[in-house]
Amino acid sequence: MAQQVLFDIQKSDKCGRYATASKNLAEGETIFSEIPFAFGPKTDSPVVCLGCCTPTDGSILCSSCQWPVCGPECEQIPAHKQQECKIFSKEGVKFQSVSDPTDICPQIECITPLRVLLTLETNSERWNKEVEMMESHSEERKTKPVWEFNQINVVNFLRGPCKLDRFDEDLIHKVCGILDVNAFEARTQSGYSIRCLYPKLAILNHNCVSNITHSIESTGVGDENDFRVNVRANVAVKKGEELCSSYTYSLWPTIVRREFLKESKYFECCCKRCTDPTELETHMSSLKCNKCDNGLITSINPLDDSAIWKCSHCTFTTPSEAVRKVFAKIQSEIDEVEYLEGGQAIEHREQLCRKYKSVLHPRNAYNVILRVALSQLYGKIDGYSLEDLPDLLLERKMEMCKLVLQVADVIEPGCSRLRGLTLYELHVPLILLAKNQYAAGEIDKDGLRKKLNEAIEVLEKSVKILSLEPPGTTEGTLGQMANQNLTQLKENLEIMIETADQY
Ligand SMILES: C[S@@+](CC[C@H](N)C(=O)[O-])C[C@H]1O[C@@H](n2cnc3c(N)ncnc32)[C@H](O)[C@@H]1O
Repeated sequence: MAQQVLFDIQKSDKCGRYATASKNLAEGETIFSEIPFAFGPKTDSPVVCLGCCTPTDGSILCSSCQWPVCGPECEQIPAHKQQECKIFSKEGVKFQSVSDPTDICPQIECITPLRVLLTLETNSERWNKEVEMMESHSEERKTKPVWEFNQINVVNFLRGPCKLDRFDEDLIHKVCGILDVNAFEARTQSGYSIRCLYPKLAILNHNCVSNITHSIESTGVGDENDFRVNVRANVAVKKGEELCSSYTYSLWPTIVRREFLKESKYFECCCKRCTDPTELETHMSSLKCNKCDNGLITSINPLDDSAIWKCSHCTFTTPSEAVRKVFAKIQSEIDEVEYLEGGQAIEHREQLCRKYKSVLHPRNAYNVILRVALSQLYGKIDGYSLEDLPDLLLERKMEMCKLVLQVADVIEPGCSRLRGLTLYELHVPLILLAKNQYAAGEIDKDGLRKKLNEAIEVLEKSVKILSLEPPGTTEGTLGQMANQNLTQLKENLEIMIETADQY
């Protein structure tokens, strides 16, 4: 059955094509779903299997084309077998072994553009209707190092050794641009990151507070539904309102988001969140002033990257460059703790929270990033399992979830994954603290019932959001588990209260 189209395509001189809702959309309503025009390794990729895109050391090669794969099964994956494998085999273009396979491998750079070009030929109707007009920013890119990089690694390689001179240079550069400007990141079943080109999803312009969520599901077998994307409304959207996605990490502060958008998507974001020095009262960019009491340092004009930052209470000012350096330093310290395991994953993040307590507003972006991670780690790590957590740490987990939700309600409102996951994390300490408070005689059975009902309400909200996620994804699986927890909690509520004295 043909899909109902729930958006209209509009055009503006400033932003090109954009999408508006063609009817009132309810929170959580599916807007459309589509399969990628092409998918494959991201730019700057290390050596990966050309079947499943998992990083490999390049020692196992496809028996037909002699390019890296994981083994015979991956050779057969259509994205590889029916595309670059045919070209490389026909022209005898072999993969050159590399000394460090974890390093960026320029030979992989041509794969995804080549898949787009080959799909252009096998599905010219879709190319003409949906892809050909996509934004590539070729003119701006001509002046950047990326142009020369692509000239060598993609254009010359495809037109030379691969003998694909039926694709002219401009077209190949345009395809590279279309991918860089429009492709979305997806995860393979083994968790590796790839890029997918979704022509409908890419019509949506960017806003730092998006009103849609997209979920991508991998079947893992390379069939025609692999990496299908589902796009739904996060919040209720009125007919005629613009539908916007977010091209950046929504938890970054304004100066970092705008720089990323300018560098990689070639536009200056002027959305409401970027325009407001307080980031819609979240204070995700705000710093504490150490020269006075209670002063907050914010940019005097966030749309001007070089504008000074000024204290709200005293005369202190600092250049934007200094703030950028502080943010970059904190980000690099967060990156360092990213891969820690066990108790260290919690302890090092807590150290960072303490280190920057006097510098960052409590809801500054980096505090929120640390708290999102901590709210999910407490209760799941040896030494910090739920049974091990004293009330003090249960309360900390609860407070962190509440802080993240306060921010998420503004920057990722409605049924966003961030809200769904954080509400799930919140219900756990709510239940455990209620039980402990009853055991300590701080609340009676009515108080216990009230608190457990609050936890049920929180879990219900989480289930409502996470059940919108495709079943094969991590969030979808969590949604199913949350739903089972909810059913059990509701069924056992009265027994839990009756037997509370035995805890
Ligand atoms: C994924 S495309 C979006 C669709 C695009 N407008 C088109 O006509 O194909 C991304 C490009 O759209 C433009 N764009 C998207 N969001 C924008 C925004 N908030 N302000 C200005 N330009 C924007 C930029 O040129 C950006 O590189």
